[in-house]
Amino acid sequence: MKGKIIILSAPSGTGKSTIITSLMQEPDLHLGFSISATSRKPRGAEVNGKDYFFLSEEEFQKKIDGGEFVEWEEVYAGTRYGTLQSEVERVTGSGSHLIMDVDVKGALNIKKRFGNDAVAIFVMPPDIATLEHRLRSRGTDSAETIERRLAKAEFEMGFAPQFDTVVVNDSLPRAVAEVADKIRAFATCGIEAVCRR
Ligand SMILES: Nc1ncnc2c1ncn2[C@@H]1O[C@H](COP(=O)(O)OP(=O)(O)OP(=O)(O)O)[C@@H](O)[C@H]1O
Ligand SMILES: Nc1nc2c(ncn2[C@@H]2O[C@H](COP(=O)(O)O)[C@@H](O)[C@H]2O)c(=O)[nH]1
Repeated sequence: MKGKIIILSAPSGTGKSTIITSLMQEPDLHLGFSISATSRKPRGAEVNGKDYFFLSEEEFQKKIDGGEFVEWEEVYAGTRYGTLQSEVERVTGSGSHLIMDVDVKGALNIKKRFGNDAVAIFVMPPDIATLEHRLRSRGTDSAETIERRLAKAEFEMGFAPQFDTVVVNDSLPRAVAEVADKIRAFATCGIEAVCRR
């Protein structure tokens, strides 16, 4: 494997996707996004094959049975998400670093599997009220979905100490700069350089 693995995890609505979109504009980071598979329906302007591979439950199960996932989780009841081996190979094989947006359990499983070739970054919301405001302002989810995601946030935040490092997404430009610095340190000097920061 040539490229390394950058894992971003956070409660829903914290800003992972927004941060990743900004990071992808920085060519010196040499990032390629791992497009996950999911059994949920597209949301807002999401595009199949760009944001996710949107699969039916049957198609998702077929990929599990065929051993095509590096990891997968039922993140919310009835909705599964997974990282495809083909995505890991596509990006890391090209020499780019693979950046992925996965839930806390998926993040720790990837970390266990790839060890010091992977850095696990937990993105922390400033507080729950801000998180709720972000989820509601995004305008892509039903009230019920937002409640379900908020209800899980504190549980997910409890995993933060198990990550290599934590970044608070209060100001977006500051958080993007901080994550970018950590990726540069990891890519150049390895995991020790990130854990000490
Ligand atoms: N620092 C910030 N300040 C204010 N708004 C922000 C900030 N970061 C992200 N947002 C906004 O918060 C909303 C949620 O962000 P985003 O969709 O990136 O979250 P996410 O963590 O990827 O969520 P999910 O896990 O549900 O995909 C978006 O509307 C985004 O524009
Ligand atoms: N374990 C995995 N979790 C994943 C993957 N792709 C996304 N996710 C996580 O799911 C939730 C919800 O995402 P949303 O797009 O429906 O808001 C979020 O925590 C993502 O990080 C994956 O491949 N594996």
